[in-house]
Amino acid sequence: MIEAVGLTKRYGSTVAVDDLSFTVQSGMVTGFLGPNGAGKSTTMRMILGLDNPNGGRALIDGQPYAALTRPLTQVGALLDANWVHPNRSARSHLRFMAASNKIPARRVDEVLELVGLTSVGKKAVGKFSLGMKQRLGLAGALLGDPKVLLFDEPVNGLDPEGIYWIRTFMKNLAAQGRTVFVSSHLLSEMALTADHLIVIGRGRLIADAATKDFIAQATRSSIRVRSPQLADLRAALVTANLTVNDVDGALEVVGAPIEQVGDVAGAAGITLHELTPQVGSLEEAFIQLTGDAVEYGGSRAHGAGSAPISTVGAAGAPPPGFPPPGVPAGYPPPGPPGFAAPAPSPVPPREGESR
Ligand SMILES: Nc1ncnc2c1ncn2[C@@H]1O[C@H](COP(=O)(O)OP(=O)(O)OP(=O)(O)O)[C@@H](O)[C@H]1O
Repeated sequence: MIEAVGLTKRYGSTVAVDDLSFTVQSGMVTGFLGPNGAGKSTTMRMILGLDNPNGGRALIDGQPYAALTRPLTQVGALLDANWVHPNRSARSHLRFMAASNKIPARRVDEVLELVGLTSVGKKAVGKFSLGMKQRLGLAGALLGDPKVLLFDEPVNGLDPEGIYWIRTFMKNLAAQGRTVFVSSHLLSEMALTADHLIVIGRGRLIADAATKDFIAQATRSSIRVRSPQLADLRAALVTANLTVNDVDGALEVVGAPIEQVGDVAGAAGITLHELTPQVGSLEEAFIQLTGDAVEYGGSRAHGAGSAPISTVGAAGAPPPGFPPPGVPAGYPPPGPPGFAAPAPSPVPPREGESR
């Protein structure tokens, strides 16, 4: 389980995370959503002890990250697939990580097998595709067989096969009873993957709900019905006091259960060619609920909702050099969370950050 309690992080005058509280439960995939700059990465970094909060706390199974003695055995994370030296082989990268947490070297081969990288274990990571690097990042996250897993944009830039593979992988991890917390901008993908959603905007909690409830509450559901006797059907539905709209040669019935629509048609002896529930998409729900929390907005071309997209100004653009464009000098730092690296912090402080 992951708990954030009143978590707050300021960068100068920018409040990146603002009194944020939520709980991420085990046994399900929890999606972490928010517009650009909402504070998702900062929150994940605080959970993983890579950033210090200005207020509140983040706990992993009841403990702050800093208190974990062998962190990789309790929490695995994939924040940036490029956190690996390109000249190292996948196996030597994982062996280093394993040794830093007193994890037996044989586990390296197990996780390489799990993510399908056994055949390229000796290959330099610099020659890996993005999809392979993501798999290697997952292997690193799983090294210590942790109960809690955090993934920041794990499917970014992947092809459909890679996305499908990671989705299945995350669902399996959750089905094993683990806590899986994953951020993504791919909303259609999140709708398929996440059982539950934590949605934030401008560092604040917007929603903490089951995915289906989040969509149902923020979008309009209706019934689409088609018939060769459309005029008669419309008349019967209106007589039954239902709200009916004409849409592309079909009727849209709003605010009625599907059974009622079918019953009305049946009672009037009307043949139906289609009777389909229409539910909103996660994308519609997301835009509806986060519209005012968008950091840098354009004009609202999508037509959902009526509130204009507000801006909060240039709130400290991400500093140059992060994530590191190339590979940092020296190895292991920077490295994935969990390294017992000799550096004071696994990741250099970001510009404007107070520690
Ligand atoms: N080191 C930093 N220095 C100054 N401002 C920062 C720093 N890190 C983050 N910020 C600011 O904090 C806010 C939250 O950023 P964060 O990267 O956590 O958001 P995010 O939700 O992960 O965004 P995205 O979806 O674009 O990755 C933004 O306004 C960002 O510009």
